[in-house]
Amino acid sequence: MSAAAAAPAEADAVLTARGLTKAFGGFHAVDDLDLTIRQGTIHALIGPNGAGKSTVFGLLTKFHTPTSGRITLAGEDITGLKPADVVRRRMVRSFQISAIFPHMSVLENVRVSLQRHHGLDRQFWRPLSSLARLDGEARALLAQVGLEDAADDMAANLSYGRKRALEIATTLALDPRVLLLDEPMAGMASADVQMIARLIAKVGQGRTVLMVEHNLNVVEDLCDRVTVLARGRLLAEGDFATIRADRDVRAAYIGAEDG
Ligand SMILES: Nc1ncnc2c1ncn2[C@@H]1O[C@H](COP(=O)(O)OP(=O)(O)OP(=O)(O)O)[C@@H](O)[C@H]1O
Repeated sequence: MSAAAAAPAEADAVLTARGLTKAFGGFHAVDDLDLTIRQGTIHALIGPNGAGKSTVFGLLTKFHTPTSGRITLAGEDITGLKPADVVRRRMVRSFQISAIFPHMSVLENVRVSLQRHHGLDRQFWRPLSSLARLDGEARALLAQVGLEDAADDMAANLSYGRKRALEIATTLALDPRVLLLDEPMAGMASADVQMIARLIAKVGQGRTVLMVEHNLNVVEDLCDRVTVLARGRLLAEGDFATIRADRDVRAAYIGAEDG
């Protein structure tokens, strides 16, 4: 557990939400939520099914328009921005394996992401030297996620865990300072869970990570701070030990299991 697990301070907040609310019709999926994500932490957003976690991600990345409330990124109010504006400000959400082009090579997948990051996807004509430079960058990213040996393989042929690693590499290609991971362990066998957890710890260095995660062992091992949502509202916040001991959190999870 790092020193960053201590009480939140606005001074080193990189991402904040204040009074964040999203109503679908009369139903409040997210209800008056305050959230402070501190620079350099790995922060988990947990809660029972339907708690509003995905909706919070959609709001932070501007895929949903808030009904009310404000969001800041590195001190800038981003509430009115569009999703692409948020990516340009280097807050990037990983879209899981569905974001991979299965019939491209592993290297080409990362290169496409790099082209987007460098604005080269909008240029019809490109000097060969720029493509060669991208290949170098792409190979370096593949090395970071342990896929350097698979550069020329078709993405479709990777194992499930390695597809997730590739997807993380395509996200890193956008040079995120804040990385949002939506259930990175979903569908993983336990060996792959270990591999991806190590990878998140590694790529989290020097970045801020906010992750929705159902696997509480992973949250305990990986995350400096945990926010618990229930029925769209903040239920508890703190380090994992604090959260685990919280009676309201236990009741929410047990209630959800019973329900
Ligand atoms: N577009 C929508 N229209 C209506 N209701 C929605 C919409 N999106 C989400 N909801 C509702 O908002 C609530 C919160 O959903 P959300 O997907 O954010 O929860 P979650 O915590 O991510 O759940 P899970 O862990 O099951 O993925 C749910 O009751 C869901 O049915």
